[in-house]
This record gives sequence, C-alpha cells and structure tokens, in this order.
Amino acid sequence: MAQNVPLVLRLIASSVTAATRAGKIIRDIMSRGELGIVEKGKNDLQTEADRSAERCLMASLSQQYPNLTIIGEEGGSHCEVPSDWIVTDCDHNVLSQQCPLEYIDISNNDVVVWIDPLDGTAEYTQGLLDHVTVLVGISVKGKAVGGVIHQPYYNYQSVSSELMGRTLWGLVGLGIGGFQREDPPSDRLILTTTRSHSNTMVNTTLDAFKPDEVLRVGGAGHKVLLLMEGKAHAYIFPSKGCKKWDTCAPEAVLTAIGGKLTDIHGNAYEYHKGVEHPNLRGVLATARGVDHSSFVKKIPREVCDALS
Ligand SMILES: Nc1ncnc2c1ncn2[C@@H]1O[C@H](COP(=O)(O)O)[C@@H](OP(=O)(O)O)[C@H]1O
Ligand SMILES: [Mg+2]
Ligand SMILES: [Mg+2]
Ligand SMILES: [Mg+2]
Repeated sequence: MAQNVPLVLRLIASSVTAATRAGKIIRDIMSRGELGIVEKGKNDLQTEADRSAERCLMASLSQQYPNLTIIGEEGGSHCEVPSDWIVTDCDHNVLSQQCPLEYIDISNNDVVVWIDPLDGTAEYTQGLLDHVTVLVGISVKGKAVGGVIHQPYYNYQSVSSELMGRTLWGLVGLGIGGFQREDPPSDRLILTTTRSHSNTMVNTTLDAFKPDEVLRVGGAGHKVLLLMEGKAHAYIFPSKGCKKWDTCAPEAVLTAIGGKLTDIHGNAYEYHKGVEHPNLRGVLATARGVDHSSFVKKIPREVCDALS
C-alpha cells in the first residue's frame, strides 16, 4: 500500500519512525554516560550520540530509498549498524494524508534529505536535554518543504522514559501533525537566539529590537519549536555557523504552520544537493502571524553588510 503513496509523503512517514528510533539511541547513550566527545572545530562538538543517531537514520532511510541524495551533518561512513537500529516501518497517520498535488509526480532526482542527527549537541553535553532535537528535512527542487522534528527529551522532568519525547512533522501545502500550535503573546516581544554560539553581532542585533525577553537556548530545531508553541515571536541568529541540516526541517515545519524562516535579509535559502552547507547570511525565523518583513527592516545596517 505504501508504494502507491507519493514519495514525499512516504519519506516523511519513514522519517517519523527513524527519527524516533534515533532519539531512543540518544537517550540510551546519555544513560550509559559515555559520551565519547570529539572536538570537530572551535566550539563545535560531536558525541557518540551524534554519530550513532546519524548511522541509524542513514541506514534506515538509505535502505528504503537507495537512489536518494541524503546529506548528514556527521558525514558518517556507511558501515554496518546493529540490525535493531534499522527501522523501515512508516507512520500510518502520515501515509493516510492527502498529498498536495504539487508533490504527486516528484522523482528521486528532485529530492535531497538533510539530516541533523542531534541538534543542540553543546546543550546535550551540559545536561540541557530538552534543547535536543533530531531533524530530518526534505527539500524538493531546492526548497525546504517537508520536515520531521523529534524531541527525545520532551517532558523528561515529569514523565517516565517510555512516555517522554514527541515527534512532529510538517509538509508545506498540507499542514502539520503531532503538535498543537499556539500564538505568541500580543503585548510583549520575546526573541530567541543561540545560547552557546553568541557574539557581538548577535547581541547588537538583539538590542536593536528592544525585546521584553530574550530566550537563549540551544538548537535550531528547539528554537523553531518555541516559535510554534507561542513562546517567542522571532528566532534571530545574525551570524555564520548554522548549516543546511540545521534549518531544512525547521524551515519546512514552520512554513507549513504559516511562519517563515529566511536569511537575515529576508531571502530564502536553497537546499539542492550542490549548495554550500553553511547558512552564510544568518537565520531569521518568525512565528505565524508575525510580520517577517518588519523584522528584516530592523536588523542594523552594519550587521546586514557583514552578512551580505
Ligand atoms: N559558530 C558555530 N560553529 C559551529 N556550529 C555552529 C555555530 N553556530 C551555530 N552552529 C550550529 O548550529 C546549530 C544551532 O546552534 P545554536 O544551538 O548555537 O543556536 C547547532 O547545531 P548542532 O548542535 O547540530 O551542531 C550548532 O552547532
Ligand atoms: Mg554539530
Ligand atoms: Mg544542528
Ligand atoms: Mg547536530
């Protein structure tokens, strides 16, 4: 039955189960306590959880979709993985959705899958566990259109390990699942930004908005969740450092819900397979109902010039 479902919907349905399995691996590694931290660069860590979660996602998706381009943050080799890390079942709720007409005839060559196996690594190593997400983004003809965001430690302070975690998905033109959206308050301005990769340009920009509150938290996925939960109006990161795997899934899910994610000039990023990986012109994302262009206009001129 699944073979009759259009590729994009099948991919989202497979990514929901694979991301959820990867989240269990992330929790198991933290419980064992051996994080195997490697420094990839300045202020840029990788743990055994990043590596293992990526191998789980890569093996699960490439077994089902052998002809697809799949790009993962950790660039892991295709070595053997434990058989119980390969999940090939699909989420039935996603499969039963009506695929928007524009994606019915999409072929393998039109699609690139962007995987961030563990977004918020710095916070994971510091025990800020609900900042962590697993991101699977699906681009079609260079646009971020589908996404899965799994938050393995959602509710971890109030429920037992079998009950914690949540997985949401979105497809532009269809909508979202696994999540109840909320609007941010109308009487105050709340911004969210990086916690572990801040610099003068980030702080100068935030000051220009005169916000009532700034939530400095980890992860691109987590920050976009805050926008969709009505906890912040905008995610502002006027700096290089985020990559395509950080923004593809969050952009797709946020767009599917009526929000927007662009560079700081208000222009969309491309996600085709030849694109450069860094988001060199920063990130600006706004919640549904928030005027994105008014945020673009308030970014200081010198910051725009530095990221042009
Ligand atoms: N200066 C920088 N160097 C390396 N990675 C950066 C970075 N700035 C942002 N990132 C990456 O962008 C993501 C979101 O950053 P932040 O949590 O600071 O908002 C993180 O993804 P990962 O945790 O998947 O590596 C982080 O590593
Ligand atoms: Mg990383
Ligand atoms: Mg990331
Ligand atoms: Mg990561």
